[in-house]
Amino acid sequence: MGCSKWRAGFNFGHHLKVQSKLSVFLTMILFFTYLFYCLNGFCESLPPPVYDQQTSNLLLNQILLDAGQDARHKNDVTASASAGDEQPLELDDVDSVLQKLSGEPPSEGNMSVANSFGSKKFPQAIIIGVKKGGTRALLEFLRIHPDVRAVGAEPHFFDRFYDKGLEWYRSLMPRTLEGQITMEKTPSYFITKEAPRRLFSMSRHTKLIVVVRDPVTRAVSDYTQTLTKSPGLPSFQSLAFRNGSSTIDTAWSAVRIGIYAKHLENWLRYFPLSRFLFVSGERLVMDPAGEMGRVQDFLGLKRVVTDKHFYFNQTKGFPCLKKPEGSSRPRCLGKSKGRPHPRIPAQVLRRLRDFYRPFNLKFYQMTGHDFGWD
Ligand SMILES: Nc1ncnc2c1ncn2[C@@H]1O[C@H](COP(=O)(O)OS(=O)(=O)O)[C@@H](OP(=O)(O)O)[C@H]1O
Repeated sequence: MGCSKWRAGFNFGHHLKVQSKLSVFLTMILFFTYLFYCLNGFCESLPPPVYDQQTSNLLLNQILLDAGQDARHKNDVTASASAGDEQPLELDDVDSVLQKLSGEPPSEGNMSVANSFGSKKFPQAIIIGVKKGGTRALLEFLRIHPDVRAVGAEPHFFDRFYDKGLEWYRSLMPRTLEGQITMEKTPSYFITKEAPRRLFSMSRHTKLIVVVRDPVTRAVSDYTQTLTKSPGLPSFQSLAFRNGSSTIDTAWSAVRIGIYAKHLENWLRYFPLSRFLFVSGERLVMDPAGEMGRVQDFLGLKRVVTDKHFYFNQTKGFPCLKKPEGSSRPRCLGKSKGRPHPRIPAQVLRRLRDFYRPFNLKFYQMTGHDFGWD
C-alpha cells in the first residue's frame, strides 16, 4: 500500500517534470521563431503606432462626442445604413474611425506595405468648408485617385486641437510617397476666425478647397442634421428669425455659415485667390465627374477620376461610387448624407433667400464665379 502510494507520488512528480520540460521547450520554440522573424525584418511590418494612447483616447472621445448629441460639434461618424445592399462610405464604427484616423487603408493584403513606405507630411491640400456643402462626397471621390491619400475623419486641428501642436497634426496624416498628395477635410475651418492665420503659419502654399452650396438649402441641411440629433428642436423659422420678428438671426450658426463672402474675406487676408478652388456642391451632385475634373486639375493631378467611376443610385437619389478606395463593391455615402429635409414654409425660404442675395452677389464677385443660387 505504502509502496504503491510512493510509486504514485513518483509518477506524479515525473509527470510534472516532463510537463515543465515540455513547456520550456515550447517557449524556446516560440522565442526562436519570433527572433527569426524579427531578424528577417518581419516585425517592422506591424503597423506602427500612429498616435499615442492618450491622443487616441482623446480623439476617440471627441469623435464619439461628435457623433452624439451635440449637433454643433458634429462629425462624419454616423451610424450606417446602406441603400439597398450597398455599404455606406462613412466612418461607421470605432474601429473604422481609428483605422481611418490613421489614414491607412482597410485591412487588406497590402496593409503592411502601405504602413512601411513613405512619410507623414503636412497636407498640401485641405477641404476647408463648408459644412453640409458636400465635403464628404468630394473627399471620398478624391480618395479613388492613386496619388491622393487622406485622413478619413476630420482632424479639427486648426479650430479645436491647435494646442496639440503641428507635430501632433502631422502624425495623424497617412504616409505618402513622392508625388502623392496628403489631404484632410474639416469644414469648420472656413468659419474659424483663427484658422487662416494658423494655416498660413504652417504653409502659405497649401491649396484650399471650398465646397459651396446654396446657403438656403445649406441652412436647411444644417438644421436637419441638428433635428436628427435633437428631435425636440424648435421649428426652423423660430430659429431663423430673431425673437419672432422678421429679422434674420445671424447669430444662429445655420444662418451665419452661409454668409460666404464674410468668411472668405477673412481668408483672403492671408491667402491669394489663386490658392482657392471653389467647388459647386450642386454640380458635385449633378455632374460629379465634371466637378472632379476641375478639382484634379487644381491639384495638379492626372484626370484619373472620371465618369466611369460614378453611377446614379435611384434609391439614394445621389451619385455613388462604382469602386471606392480599398473596395471592389459599389458604395454610396451613409444615411447622414443625402437626408430628406423637413418642409419649410415658402415665405420663410423666400425671406432667407432675400437675406442672402447681396452676400451671394459679393461672393460671386470675389470668386469670379456665378453659382446660380439667385
Ligand atoms: N454623392 C453624394 N451622396 C450623398 N450626399 C451628397 C453627395 N454629394 C453631395 N452630397 C451632399 O452632401 C451633403 C453633406 O455635406 P457634407 O459632407 O459637407 O456634410 S458635413 O459638413 O461633413 O456634415 C448632403 O446634404 P443633405 O442632402 O442635406 O444630407 C448631400 O446633399
